[in-house]
Amino acid sequence: MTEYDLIVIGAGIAGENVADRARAGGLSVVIVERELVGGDCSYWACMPSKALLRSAAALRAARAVGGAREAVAGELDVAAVFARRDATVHDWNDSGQVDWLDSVGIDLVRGDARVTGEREVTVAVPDGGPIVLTARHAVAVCTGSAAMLPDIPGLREAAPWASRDATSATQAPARLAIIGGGVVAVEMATAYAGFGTQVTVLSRSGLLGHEEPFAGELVQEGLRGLGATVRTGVSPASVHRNGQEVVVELDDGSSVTTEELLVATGRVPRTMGLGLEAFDLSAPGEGGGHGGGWRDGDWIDVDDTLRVHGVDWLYAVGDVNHRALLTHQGKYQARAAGDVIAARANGEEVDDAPWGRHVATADHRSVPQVTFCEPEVASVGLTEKAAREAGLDIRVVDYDLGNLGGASLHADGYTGRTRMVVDESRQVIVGMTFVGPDVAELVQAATNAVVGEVPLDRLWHAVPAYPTVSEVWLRLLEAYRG
Ligand SMILES: Cc1cc2nc3c(=O)[nH]c(=O)nc-3n(C[C@H](O)[C@H](O)[C@H](O)COP(=O)(O)OP(=O)(O)OC[C@H]3O[C@@H](n4cnc5c(N)ncnc54)[C@H](O)[C@@H]3O)c2cc1C
Ligand SMILES: NC(=O)c1ccc[n+]([C@@H]2O[C@H](COP(=O)([O-])OP(=O)(O)OC[C@H]3O[C@@H](n4cnc5c(N)ncnc54)[C@H](O)[C@@H]3O)[C@@H](O)[C@H]2O)c1
Repeated sequence: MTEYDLIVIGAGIAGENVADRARAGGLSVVIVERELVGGDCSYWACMPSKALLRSAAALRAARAVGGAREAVAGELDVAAVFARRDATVHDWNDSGQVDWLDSVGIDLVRGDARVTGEREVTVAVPDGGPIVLTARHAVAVCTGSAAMLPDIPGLREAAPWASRDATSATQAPARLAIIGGGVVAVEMATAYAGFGTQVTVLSRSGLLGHEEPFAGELVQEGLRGLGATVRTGVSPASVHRNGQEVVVELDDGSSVTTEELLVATGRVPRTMGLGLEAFDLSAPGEGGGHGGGWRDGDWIDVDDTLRVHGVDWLYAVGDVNHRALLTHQGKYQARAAGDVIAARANGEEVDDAPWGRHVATADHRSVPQVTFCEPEVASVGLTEKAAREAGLDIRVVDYDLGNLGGASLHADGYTGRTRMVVDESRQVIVGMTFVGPDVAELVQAATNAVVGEVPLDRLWHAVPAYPTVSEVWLRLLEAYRG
């Protein structure tokens, strides 16, 4: 069979979910994947990175509670952590996910896909001639993103680690330097410092620049507490390998010598070579969405139904559209895209008003994110800076989590901070940030408040149970009311 209603390129979380929703809407679907079904999140990103982080975090949590602390006598078993990571990624074997595709009736073609015409995709398969697939309705590009290697003299030749190397390593190096101060940098610094590796973070600015400033400051303290060195305000000028060592020369004249060097400086889209330059993918009315026309290797702009501007049969979902490079947002987009592709194919009504079933409205202002570093950072919506830049009339309320009875029970000497950003004109929360031990699970309540635009007067009646860390909601509202 080579003709389907929908062709999906890329079987990461975005591709799998687009395929699943379109199939549930009655469409025939084929998915093309050149590596592992499940994509980055399952094998090289979210899952292995969190498996590498979790054991040391659990140990730190136990050591932070008197009574439990005394019972924890041993050190982290690093080999066991790597073994648990291997189990988490199923030893990089995707047969479970392939079985799932089979069970729901989605066909899989393994190979490298290229868009060769309108609704036509040609797949170079590893063991045979190319397969030409045609789509009756749509093609969804879900090819994700890859690590970006900055143009630093000598960097490529020094064979640095990218995030995949850090999450798939089989042992911890004695020394690890990390270029970057973003999410991957702080998570991998936390993981490897937990293994006893001598970690040096080299960041050109403060850590976690997209979060409230206090988040980066607390994480810097947290990493130092784990024995890592954090150097901010420095940029690598050049890199060279000296046998088993890598030397990073910095722009302030100093240098760092390390065993492995991790580059964690952001992502590039996997669109190079996909054949999309044959179509006009520029956003309308902007003289080209990317400043003068779409070029091979660019991110792909889409509308809120995840459809590419001006190409009515082409969708781009997940990292590749650069709206929010996160698994949960990619899956959210995929639910909207799969449903709208089916609705359009079936001639059904499209619900594309803001917050409708067929749009990814939340991508714009209510994206939650948890960074699993030491301490954890969990946030949703706008920071104070972003809200001011958006022209909102805001009021900011901060609260020290350590003052809460629930926090003092949770861990001895609990240190953490929260910020609530309120849109004064509507009396609703537009942003919330939590930093502290185990704050990850607090963010969903904030997401509900932001997306639901729950008025603060009504939120007052959402009483947090005592003694939990969630009591911070009451404290913030009390501080707001004065
Ligand atoms: C180290 C790290 C940790 C992360 N941790 C988290 C986290 O904790 N939580 C979170 O929400 N997000 C996390 N992320 C981000 C998350 O991994 C991505 O947002 C998510 O994986 C993107 O999914 P996707 O389906 O868009 O792309 P991918 O998962 O990259 O899937 C794209 C697929 O397309 C395939 N493909 C590409 N081109 C072709 C082609 N031409 N033909 C055939 N197949 C092709 C690829 O092989 C790949 O399998 C992390 C990222 C990194 C790097
Ligand atoms: N827990 C999570 O949700 C999680 C975990 C890991 C990654 N991710 C996702 O993966 C994406 C990639 O993460 P990332 O950390 O690679 O990117 P990032 O955008 O978070 O951070 C990039 C960092 O590299 C620095 N940088 C960029 N170019 C540089 C250069 N030329 N020289 C020196 N420094 C430079 C930036 O200043 C920044 O500190 C993120 O967008 C994030 O959403 C999410």
